[in-house]
Amino acid sequence: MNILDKIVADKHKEVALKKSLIPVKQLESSVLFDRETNSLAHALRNSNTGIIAEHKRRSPSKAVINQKVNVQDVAQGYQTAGVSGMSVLTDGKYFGGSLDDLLLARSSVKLPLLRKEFIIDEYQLLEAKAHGADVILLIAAVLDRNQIRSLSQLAKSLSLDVLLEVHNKEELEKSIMPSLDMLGVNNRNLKTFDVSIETSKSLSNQIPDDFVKVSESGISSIDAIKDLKQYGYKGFLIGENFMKTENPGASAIEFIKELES
Ligand SMILES: O=C(O)c1ccccc1NCC(=O)[C@H](O)[C@H](O)COP(=O)(O)O
Repeated sequence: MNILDKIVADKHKEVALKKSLIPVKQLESSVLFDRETNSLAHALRNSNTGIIAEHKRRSPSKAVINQKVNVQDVAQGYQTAGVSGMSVLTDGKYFGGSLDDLLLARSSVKLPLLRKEFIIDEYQLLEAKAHGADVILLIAAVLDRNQIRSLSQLAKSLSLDVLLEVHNKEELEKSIMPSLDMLGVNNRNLKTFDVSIETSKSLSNQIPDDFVKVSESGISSIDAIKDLKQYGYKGFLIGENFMKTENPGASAIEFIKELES
């Protein structure tokens, strides 16, 4: 059993419990449910830097990253830095996040917000919409093609962008379909937790041009981004590199300034 299998086994229990406590009607009556969303894919296509900065308190690979910062300060700092979007981890058990983090980020910035979650059920898409998300993540390693199709089609009907994440060629081949907006290659090996941008580079020419290419995890240098851009990547998901500092927003400002210079 790898870490994703464990997370997903827990997620099934968590979603069943939430469904029994918070009915769909309650999510649909949220004031944010009918909000006009802000496309991350569009923002990335029109950006020179393409940074998606993440709020991440802890992780299975690193334990504690930053428990001190306030999500609203982080969101405002990232917006000031000029990121294209923000990713908010909402898993509690493994990442220390919550839907409240998403709501607080939404209340602070206009940026496209990605609900970074292990999505296995349509209910989680309704939660995402009700808490102010613009984008959802689908992870090919934990979903079959039919699930990817039905979840991504529901997301599109809710005006949510879809970022589909893969780790290898097999996951990519089973997932390609028109209801996806962005294809993300995760550079983290979930068995060893090693990160290598070579994963993104090696899969790049197999991603059709219709999708915005996003490289995820283990990105900490300007050189890595310049390198990945040569392979057609337009989006760069960065968590730990900003969150491990005292002031993630200020770190993002410095990083983007250097990237633009
Ligand atoms: O980060 C982990 O340890 C992890 C472990 C198991 C499943 C997912 C995991 N991370 C989620 C992410 O995709 C990253 O938070 C995101 O790509 C940012 O990565 P990084 O810049 O390396 O913090």
